[in-house]
Amino acid sequence: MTALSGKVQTVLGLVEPSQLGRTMTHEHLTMTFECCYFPPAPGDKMIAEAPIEMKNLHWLRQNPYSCHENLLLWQETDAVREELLCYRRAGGGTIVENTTTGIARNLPVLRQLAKDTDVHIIAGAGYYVDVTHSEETRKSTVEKLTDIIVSEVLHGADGTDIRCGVIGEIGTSWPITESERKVLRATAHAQTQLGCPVIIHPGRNPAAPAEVVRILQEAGGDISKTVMSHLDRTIFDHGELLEFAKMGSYLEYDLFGTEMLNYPYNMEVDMPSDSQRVQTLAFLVKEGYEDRIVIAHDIHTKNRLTKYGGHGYSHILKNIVPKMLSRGISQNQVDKILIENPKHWLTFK
Ligand SMILES: CC(=O)NCCS(=O)(=O)O
Repeated sequence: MTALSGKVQTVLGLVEPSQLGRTMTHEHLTMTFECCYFPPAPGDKMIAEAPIEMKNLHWLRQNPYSCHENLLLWQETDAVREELLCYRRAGGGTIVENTTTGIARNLPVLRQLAKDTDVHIIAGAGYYVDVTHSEETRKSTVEKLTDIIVSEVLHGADGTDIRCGVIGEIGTSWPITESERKVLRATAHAQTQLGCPVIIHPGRNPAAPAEVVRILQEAGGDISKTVMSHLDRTIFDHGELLEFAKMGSYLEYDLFGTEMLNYPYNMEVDMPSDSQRVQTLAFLVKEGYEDRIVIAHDIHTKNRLTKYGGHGYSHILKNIVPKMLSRGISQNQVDKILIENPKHWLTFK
């Protein structure tokens, strides 16, 4: 038990879990994704370097990581504020903002957005993937990393008094690097001390989620309070998905709104459509996992914002929920996915 027990920690302080309402469990409001820039095909260099405008939007949707400007979500705080107000009007209550060290977390901006919009915002502690780790992080012991993560939750992060309410997204690559293994162990140790929620970004391989869970388990982590993100681009075979589901984490489908033919980070992957994502949710519900599913859009590039012709933070509430209902997922089950499951996950033990 800690002073946080039974509460949820937002960037404006502690709140009662019942106050959260509909929750997107994996979004970004300000960040940079420059670490994952993917050079354009030689013939696409001109369009990739041109200013973002209407006639480029289809190309951008297909190649979001090949345009440097598109990776700078931190430049769009005014547009994000407008979109959060729309999210609130659409019935949204809370956003988990998963930006961690390495991709330009900005806690003062998150606090201001929460004040301006009345949306509860929960910030993430810890570290993104290995390519963003500093030399200092690489050299740190598990104990030192644990202390830093615990302090980000208990006292505030990045030299501010703004406290994180979740650990993650903790970034892992495939294969998982030594530095990432240390961060995972530190995450588990910090979770043991704090009784807090954890969220993981797995590497792009079907074996990655289970390998991460094993590392966390060995270090004493609480898998029942851990979200495995990005399953929509990671595990495709339904048998493998059920095997993974048995390990007990929350199962997150968080790329709603992303439709692209060629996924540059793993060309083996056929990125699902939103309809296919809903089919997978319906499958998991039928298999009895309605208490373990959470969903989001994981907006992390400019083209996903409505300002750039994207779907914005309200797409799930406006378009995906009706589709879920029309595909046999009941209103009670939708409410579990959007309200009850996030609430249980985010409440400190
Ligand atoms: C910010 C982030 O990590 N988004 C996930 C992008 S990925 O292509 O699904 O790995």
